[in-house]
Amino acid sequence: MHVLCVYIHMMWPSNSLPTTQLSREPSDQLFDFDGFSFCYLSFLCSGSISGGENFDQAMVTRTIDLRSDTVTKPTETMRLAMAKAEVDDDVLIYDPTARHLETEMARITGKEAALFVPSGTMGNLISVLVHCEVRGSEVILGNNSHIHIYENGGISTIGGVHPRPVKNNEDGTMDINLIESAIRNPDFEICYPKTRLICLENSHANSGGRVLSVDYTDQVGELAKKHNLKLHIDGARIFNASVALGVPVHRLVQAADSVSVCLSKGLGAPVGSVIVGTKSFIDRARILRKTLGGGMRQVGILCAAALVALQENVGKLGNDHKNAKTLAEGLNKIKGLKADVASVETNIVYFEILEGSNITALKLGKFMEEHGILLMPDSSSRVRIVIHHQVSASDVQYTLSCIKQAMTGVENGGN
Ligand SMILES: Cc1ncc(COP(=O)(O)O)c(C=O)c1O
Ligand SMILES: C[C@@H](O)[C@H](N)C(=O)O
Repeated sequence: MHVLCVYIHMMWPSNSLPTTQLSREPSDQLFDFDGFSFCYLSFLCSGSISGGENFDQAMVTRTIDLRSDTVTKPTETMRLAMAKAEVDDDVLIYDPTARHLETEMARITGKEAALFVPSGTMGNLISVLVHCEVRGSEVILGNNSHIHIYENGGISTIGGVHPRPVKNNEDGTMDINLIESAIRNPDFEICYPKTRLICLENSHANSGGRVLSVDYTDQVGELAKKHNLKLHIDGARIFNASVALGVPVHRLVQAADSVSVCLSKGLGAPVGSVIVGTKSFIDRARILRKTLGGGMRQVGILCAAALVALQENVGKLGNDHKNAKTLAEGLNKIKGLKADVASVETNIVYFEILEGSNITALKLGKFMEEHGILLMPDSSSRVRIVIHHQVSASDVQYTLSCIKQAMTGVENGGN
C-alpha cells in the first residue's frame, strides 16, 4: 500500500486564509513503515471550519524546493516591511530605505560605500567593468566560477573584458602560483591584454559551497597589490562562508576592492544584491548600473525585505549548513548513492548516482517531483541540492526517505 505523503502547510499569510484558521504548530514525525515511510504533520486547528468549508480546502500540499537557495518566498515580516517601506526615486539617490540598506551593508562588509543592484549577475558585471573600464583589460577568474560559467559571458559581450580562466581546485581556490603566472607581462603589451583584476568566489557554488579562508583571500589580495591589480569577490554566499568559518564578513572580504553580495540567496530576500567598495568605486558603479538599466525608482520596497532578511536569516545559516550535512550523511547511507560529506561546508550538497543504479538524475528528479520535492539534476548521474531557511530538518528526512524509496524501487525493478 502506498502511503501518500501529504505535507500540510500554510502557503499564505494567516490573515488571508479562508474561514479556516490553521495555526501551524507542526510536530513532524517520520516513521519507516513496511518499506514506505510516511510523514505526517499534526497541527492544531485554532479556528473553526465554518460553513461548507471542508477540511480538505484548508489542506494544501507543500513543495519542498531544493533546487537552489534562490527559491525562497518572502516571509510575512518581509511582506509587511515591503508594504510599509518608505520610498522615493532611487535614480535620484533619494530612496531612504535603499540608503538604509546600503549603509548597513557597507558597515557589515567594512567598506566605504554600497549600491543596491537587481541581481548578483549585474553586481559582478558592474564590478568587473568598473575595475576594467579600459578596453583590452583582462580579468583572472576561476574556470569553474559563476562569472565564467553562468553569466552569459557578459564581461566580454557587454564590457569587452577578456577572461583569463585559471583552474579551480576542488575547494574553490585557484593555486596562487597559477594566478601569478596568469598575470600578463606588461612588457609584451604589443600582444598581451592588460591584466587589471582577479576575481574570487566565496563560498564557491560549483565546488559545492566550499569556503575560501581568510588567509587564502589575504594572500590573493597581497598578490593583487604586488602587481597593482584589483581584487573582486563574488560573494553571492559570503554570509554562508562567514558563518561556516566563524569569521565576520568584514574580515573575510578585507583584502577585496569590491564584493557582490546576494540578498536573494541564503539570506532569503526576494530580490537583489549589493555591491560594496570605495566611495569612488560605488560612484562609478552607480553610473554603470544606470547604463545597464539597473537604476530603479522606488526600490525601497525591495530593500525593506532585504533589511528584514539581514535581521532574521543570518542567524539561520548555521542551521542550513547542519541540515545540508545531515542530508549528505543520509545520502551516503542509501545504496547506489555517494556524497562527499567532508566537502559539505555550507548549504550545498552534490551527490552521485553510482554506476549500475539503473536510474538517471532526471528520472530521480521526476520521481521526487511526484512526491512534492524539487531537485536540480547537474548531469545524468549528479544531483545538486541546496538547503535554505525554508527547508526544515523534517523536510530533509522526508527527502531522504523519498530518495531511498526511489532507489529501492529501482533496485526491486520498480519505478
Ligand atoms: C556564486 C554566484 N554568483 C552569482 C550569482 C548570480 O546571482 P543572480 O542569480 O542574482 O544573478 C549566483 C546565482 O544566482 C551564484 O550562485
Ligand atoms: C544556477 C545558478 O546561476 C544559481 N546561482 C544557483 O546557484 O542556483
